[in-house]
Amino acid sequence: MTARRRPRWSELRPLLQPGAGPLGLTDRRLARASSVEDLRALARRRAPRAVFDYTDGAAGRELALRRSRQAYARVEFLPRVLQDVSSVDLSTTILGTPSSAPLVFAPTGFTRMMHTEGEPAVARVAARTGLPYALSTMGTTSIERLAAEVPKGRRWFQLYLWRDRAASRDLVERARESGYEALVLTVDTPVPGPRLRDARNGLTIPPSLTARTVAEAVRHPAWWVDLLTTEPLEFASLHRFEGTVAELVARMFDPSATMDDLAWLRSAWPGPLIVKGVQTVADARAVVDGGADAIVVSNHGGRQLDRAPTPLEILPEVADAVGDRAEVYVDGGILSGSDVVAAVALGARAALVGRAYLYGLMAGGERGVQRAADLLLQEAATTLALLGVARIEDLGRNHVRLRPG
Ligand SMILES: Cc1cc2nc3c(=O)[nH]c(=O)nc-3n(C[C@H](O)[C@H](O)[C@H](O)COP(=O)(O)O)c2cc1C
Ligand SMILES: CC(C)CC(=O)C(=O)O
Repeated sequence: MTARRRPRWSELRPLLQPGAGPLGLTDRRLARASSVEDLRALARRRAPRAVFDYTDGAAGRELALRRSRQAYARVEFLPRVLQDVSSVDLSTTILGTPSSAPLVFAPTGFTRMMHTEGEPAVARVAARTGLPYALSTMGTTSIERLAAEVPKGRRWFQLYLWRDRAASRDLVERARESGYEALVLTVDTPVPGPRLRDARNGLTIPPSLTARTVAEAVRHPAWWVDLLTTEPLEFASLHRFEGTVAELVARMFDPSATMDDLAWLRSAWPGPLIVKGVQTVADARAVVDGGADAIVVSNHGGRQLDRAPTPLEILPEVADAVGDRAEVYVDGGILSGSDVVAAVALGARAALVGRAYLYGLMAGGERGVQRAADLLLQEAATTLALLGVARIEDLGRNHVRLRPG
């Protein structure tokens, strides 16, 4: 007689979360979400406040985030009619490799805190949908585990430069050995951005048990059941850390990094190198001179320097300055497929999204991320058809104009 195996906590998860089954509440709610904003509302209900605010929030007075979003509202499309849009093609190339759409899943830290399915869930959706996914240095799934769990699809690795350069070199080496296609060096985080919501909420990594978090547990049981029934958070790169996000950045990140470090990385990484967080034309020129194959015009979703330049507004200038030597991507404030179309029309080869898929993840794990991706792609296709453009590759600045700010 074989001994009866005791169920593991993780196997009990579906029973403890009745909404998560195939016919469950979560699926019906996700199906009813008709925009990323609807997913955001679901995410807000499911996640504890500190986790939702970490994701949703930005630096200082959040002016940079608000402006990044408002810039998309200033874009007016100029549709052409009678253009045969019976079939619309969103496909393009990113770094010379085919992509189903000009869209990339941006690197985000602590993704398993939003939902324990975390990075592998996002990477699976990206692979299934034919889009690249960037694992963050601050990810909560290791470089090797992600590659093993999601071997298909395009995996990029995002690097923060540690004070400990040997540790950074080790990360680059591990990404290379695990078959990551591209390296994304983020350059807008020399010191922690002032995240006021995190400070007010007393957010720590991992979330600690305090009177406040226990009270939150009662109000958001699904999230806590999830957290308690999976393995502890693991880091893509850190061994162990406990403290606030600001403490972590201050302790680990290297504020003394210079263009010499870019030169070092260029020589250490044989594949495509993307520099993320470029915010001026001068820096775009400098990093492309330094060997970047692509740049992301980004203010980190408004999470670092408040009052930073608005990515969509500087995008055309940057694309004009370096677009013939490097691919130019943009991110910050993109919440719809129509935003993606606006970004491409204004000169981006691709747009990155962060919060858009994280809202889906918080709302319903992998299925929520899939819903976010589906919404973005459907909206982009509809926008293109209504613009009278059958192929996204034919989209240009002649299809948009900017309303006065
Ligand atoms: C919760 C969260 C965590 C993030 N973590 C990282 C990170 O670890 N590395 C990085 O380069 N960017 C990080 N970012 C910035 C994103 O890569 C991206 O630039 C930003 O989310 C784009 O703005 P959007 O969220 O409005 O789409 C993070 C963003 C969010 C919302
Ligand atoms: C540790 C962080 C700075 C992660 C990040 O990039 C973010 O929260 O925006």
